[in-house]
Amino acid sequence: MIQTPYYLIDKSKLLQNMEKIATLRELSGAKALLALKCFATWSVFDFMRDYMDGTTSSSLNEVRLGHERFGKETHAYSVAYADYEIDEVVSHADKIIFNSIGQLNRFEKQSSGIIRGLRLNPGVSSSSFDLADPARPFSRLGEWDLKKVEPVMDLISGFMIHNNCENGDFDLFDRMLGEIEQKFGPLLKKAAWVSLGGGIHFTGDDYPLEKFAERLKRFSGEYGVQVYLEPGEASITKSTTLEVTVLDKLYNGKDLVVVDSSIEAHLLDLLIYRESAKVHPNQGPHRYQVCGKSCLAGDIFGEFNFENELNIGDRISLQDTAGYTMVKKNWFNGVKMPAIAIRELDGSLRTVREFDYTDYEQSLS
Ligand SMILES: Cc1ncc(COP(=O)(O)O)c(C=O)c1O
Ligand SMILES: NCCCCNCC[C@H](N)C(=O)O
Repeated sequence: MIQTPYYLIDKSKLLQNMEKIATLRELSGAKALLALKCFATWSVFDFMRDYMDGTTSSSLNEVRLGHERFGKETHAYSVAYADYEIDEVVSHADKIIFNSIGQLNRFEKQSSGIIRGLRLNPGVSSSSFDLADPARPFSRLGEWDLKKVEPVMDLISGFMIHNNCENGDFDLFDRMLGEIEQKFGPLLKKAAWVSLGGGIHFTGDDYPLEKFAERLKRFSGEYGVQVYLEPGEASITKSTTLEVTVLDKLYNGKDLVVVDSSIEAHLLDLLIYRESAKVHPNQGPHRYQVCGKSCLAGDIFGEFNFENELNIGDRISLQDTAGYTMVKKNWFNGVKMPAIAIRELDGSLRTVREFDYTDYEQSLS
């Protein structure tokens, strides 16, 4: 048995997402780039590579990882590049997408050897969190004024528009794309490619994949553009668990268990968005609040129902822990960093990374 805590990536579950992505690419002609900000666990890149066209990034480190570990097409994007990093970014990328006209102009010379694009902000999004809403008031994410973009069209050949967020509603996607066409149609007509970003949950169970593919194909035909998507969450959803062990039991008006992990350190995204972790099937007569072992009073994964009483040494699988989790893990409280394991298609388990004291020590100085 692998020592907990560890993240467990199940390739057979990952495969379900990969097959949907491959189908979508085939039906729509769109290309799919893995958004590394969401998931950058490169041990499964060899597996994902056959189903996706490459990666997109949000920093120098990510573009380098995409280039070196994934290969294929490598898009560079960042909210802002620094002077000292631009040459290296360009050396790793096929395309560079600038967030602003200011950055495009600033790095015009350094980026002249690769394909260039600009992020557009349509002012509409599907985000229910203002923290993750690219269209929030006074947003810094992309250019919105057609009149300012027109004069730099000779420097770029395409656009990136990321305005979806956890959007599993095709009709909403369709409506917002219509608004984008209304607003930016004249610019889209001049583009060779358009990336519609991530945030579209098209690998979800009931998502109308064929309608989505038809809409992308129609968009591509109308404007004569190669469409890209940048799925992060959709690529890895439901593929991974965080495996933990019960270390202690307490009672304080509720039955509590403390596990050998921490939501703050190992599932930080949930804490940021004030969401509960998930267990499956979450049924049974025994209800526990599952707590982390850091000193943070609110280090709580959630309250769940179990078939049997929980005892010290029992294991719990926290569900759906790939996206925005492994990339955000941290050394808060010095809590043991979860190892990373993979369940292969034949069911065998392989540990691909373990972390020890040296990793903790070396993360600071
Ligand atoms: C530009 C861009 N592309 C893609 C993504 C990936 O989004 P998701 O993981 O929701 O698919 C994000 C999320 O931040 C993004 O900002
Ligand atoms: N589950 C809580 C909301 C998570 C939102 N994720 C945001 C990431 C996203 N790609 C973005 O910031 O646009």
